[in-house]
Amino acid sequence: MSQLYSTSITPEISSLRLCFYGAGSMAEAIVRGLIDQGLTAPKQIGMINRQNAARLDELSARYGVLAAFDNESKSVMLGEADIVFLAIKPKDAAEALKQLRHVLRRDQLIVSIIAGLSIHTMESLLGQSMNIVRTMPNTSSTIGLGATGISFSSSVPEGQRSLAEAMFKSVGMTAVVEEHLLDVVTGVSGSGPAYIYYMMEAMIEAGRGRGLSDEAARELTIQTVLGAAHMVKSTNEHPADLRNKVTSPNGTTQAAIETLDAHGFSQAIIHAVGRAADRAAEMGKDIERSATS
Ligand SMILES: NC(=O)C1=CN([C@@H]2O[C@H](COP(=O)(O)OP(=O)(O)OC[C@H]3O[C@@H](n4cnc5c(N)ncnc54)[C@H](O)[C@@H]3O)[C@@H](O)[C@H]2O)C=CC1
Ligand SMILES: O=C(O)[C@@H]1CCC=N1
Repeated sequence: MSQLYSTSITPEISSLRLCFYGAGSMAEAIVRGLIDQGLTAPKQIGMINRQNAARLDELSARYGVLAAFDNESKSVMLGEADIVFLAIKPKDAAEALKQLRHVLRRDQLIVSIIAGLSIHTMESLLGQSMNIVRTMPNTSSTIGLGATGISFSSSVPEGQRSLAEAMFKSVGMTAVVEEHLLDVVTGVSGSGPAYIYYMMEAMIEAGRGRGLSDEAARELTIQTVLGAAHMVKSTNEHPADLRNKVTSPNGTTQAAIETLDAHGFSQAIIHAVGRAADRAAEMGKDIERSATS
C-alpha cells in the first residue's frame, strides 16, 4: 500500500546550536535567512572568523549572534555546537580543516558550503569519517530565495539529512543531488546570481545610454527580471515558449534575439556555466593536493 503521509519527524532546529566557521558574505546570507525566517534564535548561532574582530562585532550588532574572538572561546563554541558550518574560502580550507582535526567530534553534523571541496577530502583533512553535508547554496538565501544543492556522506542518518534540508529550505529551495553533480550546481545556481546581475548591469547601462533616467532604467530592469522569473515559475511553461510569445515576427524582440545570437549569447552562457563547474573541480583538486602535502 502506498504511504499517504511522510513519517519523517520535523527536525527541531531551534533547540540546536549552530556554529559558523568563517563569517564572510555567504555565512551572513545563511544566518540572516535562518533568523529572518524564524528558524532559530540569534543566540543559538555562534560565529568565528580568522582574525577580523570588527567583522564579528558588526555581525553581533546586526543580528544578535554570538561571536568568539580568542582561541579559547573559539574552541568552546566549536565544541558546544551541534552543527558546524564550514564557510571559509577554498584557499583557506586545507589549513583550517587540519586545525579542526582534534576539535570536531563524530556526533556533530558538519555542513560545508565550500566550492569544490569533496566529502572525501574533508574526511582526509579531518582525519576521520564524519557526518558531512556538502552543499552549494547561493547568496539569495539572504532573502529566503536561495537555491541550494545538497549531498550527504554515507554515514549521515535520515534525521540529520531532513534537518539539513529543512535548514536550507527555510532560506529557499533545495535539490539533493549526487555529490559529483555539485560542481555543475555551482555553475548553474551557486555562481548563477552573478550572471543575472551582470545582464542587469548591461540592461541598465543600455537604457541609460539611450536616455532613461538612472531610476527608470534600474526599476524597469528589476521588474523585467522579476516578472520573467515569476512567469517561468507560475506558468510552468518552457522558457523557450514564453520567449516565443514575446517575439513578434519581424518585430523588436526578433531583432534583439538575432543580435544576441550573432554575439553567441547562448553559447557564452553554456560555456560560462561549464567553466564555473570546471573551476569548482579544479579548486577541489587544489585542496586535495594540499591535503596530502
Ligand atoms: N559568495 C557566494 O556567492 C558563495 C560562496 N560559497 C562558498 O562559501 C565559502 C565562503 O565564501 P564567501 O562567504 O564568499 O567568502 P568570504 O571571503 O566573504 O568569507 C570567508 C571568511 O572566512 C574567514 N576565514 C578564513 N580562514 C579562516 C580560518 N582559518 N578560521 C576562521 N575563519 C576563517 C575569513 O576571514 C572570511 O571572513 C567559500 O568556500 C565559497 O566557495 C558557496 C556558495 C556561494
Ligand atoms: O565564486 C565562487 O568561487 C563562489 C562559489 C559559488 C559562488 N561564489
